[in-house]
Amino acid sequence: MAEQSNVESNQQQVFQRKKPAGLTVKFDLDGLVRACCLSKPITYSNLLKCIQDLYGSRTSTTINRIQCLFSRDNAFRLPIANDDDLNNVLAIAEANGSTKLNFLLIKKKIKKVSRIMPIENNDDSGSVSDDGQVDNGCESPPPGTIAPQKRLSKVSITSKSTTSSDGGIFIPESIDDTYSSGGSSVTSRESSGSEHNSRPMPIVKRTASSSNVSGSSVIISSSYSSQTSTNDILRTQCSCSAHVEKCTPQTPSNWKLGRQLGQGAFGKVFLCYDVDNGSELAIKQIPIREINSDITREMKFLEGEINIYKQLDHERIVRYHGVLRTDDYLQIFMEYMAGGSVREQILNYGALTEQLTRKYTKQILTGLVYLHENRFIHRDIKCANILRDISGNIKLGDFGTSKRLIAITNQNQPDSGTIGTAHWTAPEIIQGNIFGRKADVWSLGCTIVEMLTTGPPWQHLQPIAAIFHIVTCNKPEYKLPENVSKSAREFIDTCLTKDYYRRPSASDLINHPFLCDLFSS
Ligand SMILES: Nc1ncnc2c1ncn2[C@@H]1O[C@H](COP(=O)(O)OP(=O)(O)OP(=O)(O)O)[C@@H](O)[C@H]1O
Repeated sequence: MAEQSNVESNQQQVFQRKKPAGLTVKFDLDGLVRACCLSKPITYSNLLKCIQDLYGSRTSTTINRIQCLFSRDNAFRLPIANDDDLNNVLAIAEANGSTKLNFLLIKKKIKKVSRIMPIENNDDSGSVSDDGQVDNGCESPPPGTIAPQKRLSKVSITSKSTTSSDGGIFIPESIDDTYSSGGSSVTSRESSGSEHNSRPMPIVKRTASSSNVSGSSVIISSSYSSQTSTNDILRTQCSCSAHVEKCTPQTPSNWKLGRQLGQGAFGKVFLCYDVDNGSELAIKQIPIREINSDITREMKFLEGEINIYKQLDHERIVRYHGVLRTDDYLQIFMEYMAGGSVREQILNYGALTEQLTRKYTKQILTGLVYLHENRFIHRDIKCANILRDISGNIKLGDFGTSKRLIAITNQNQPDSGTIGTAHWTAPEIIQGNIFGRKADVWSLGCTIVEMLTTGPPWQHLQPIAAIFHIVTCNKPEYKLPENVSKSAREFIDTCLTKDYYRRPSASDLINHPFLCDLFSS
């Protein structure tokens, strides 16, 4: 109750600070974009009326959900179903100083998908076994069955499908430290022969054929010369192009589905047994319930991107092994992490000790430094995405896919028992003004709080209220156990520096006293 009134009084304060006369609202219904200006007071029924005026009176029967889009890449979506929801997003918009809001109008789902659209430049060479297995159309094939082989496509890493939907504009690191990430992660840097040799990044506009990874050519339209893509940097880890083929994991072509390992917001994760080489992988199956041109495009991007992520090879990164599409599923193959997630560890055994938190933090940071040096942003650091091996070490999983999966599955917040990402999101992402790697550092701070207390800052709040507080409060709210050391507190505080430019980078933090002194108190 007290929390609720706290939220309301914060909202009132924001309303008192700024009172713009009206609000420009932009709607997107299946790619048909229309806008109007709403004057105050803005109510849910006004919003619905505006939608009807713009798209016709019959829209109310076809629209299933309204989502408000936040962050520069619109990856953050809040459901709007009544006046309270609308008031919350209006409060966040005002706190951001914004007089515009973007809404996605989601149509009612089409019940049956009968056909999937083929991918261009399909390259199935050497990977699909035609053993006559037929997709039985089941939602999830029973454990122990041979996986369906009736696939429309296996995306080759030579496909053209890695273009960013926004055109892939990358901003020089030296200017503002921001650049694109998971979803459009390929960028250009000077060819150095060493993955650790960091140079200022050029502005690169990716072309449709910019990510020819397995072949010898990398085509990037750039205003700078002598530059290669991230793929090239990653390729330098292998001594020659032939070796690249060897060290890049292949999507299994003959495999059996094992037991379910877990469930996330987008689908279920199963064990996967590769019949040909006897290895075990994890497979995330994302049901495709609806197909339209946007979803098809997002799937193509995701497939291309995962084929690039496959080349990220680091002891602290869960390796992607490829992606396959069937009529009913998008299936992502990953390295199997037998220990499950740190989230499950916390749920099973309670908050972690400071010593274990320190060890995990160092390992997470090592993985982040690698990703950031290779111009990738994880975007979704939280305990649910930190996976454990059986020796008690961890790796970063699930990087780069969240934005695409949200678009593909048309979801806003997870609806299947998971706890979402709102509480871990950096303020600049919600405000939509900067999109850089230090967002991962903020999320790391939230993740450390989660490890030590079982939940992130603002854990007692609903996601929408948490977002509001992240944006409007100077400091996140959390309470650490009393015995947590000063260096740990300082480390968390530093990660949770609200000002993006004052927040340290992952590599700045690697020598922080919290991580150096294993036995500090
Ligand atoms: N590579 C893996 N190896 C072993 N288990 C895994 C692997 N990836 C996921 N899991 C298990 O499946 C569960 C669900 O994972 P998934 O990535 O779908 O969702 P999540 O990370 O929990 O939540 P969200 O969907 O919000 O990211 C995890 O909690 C974990 O137990």
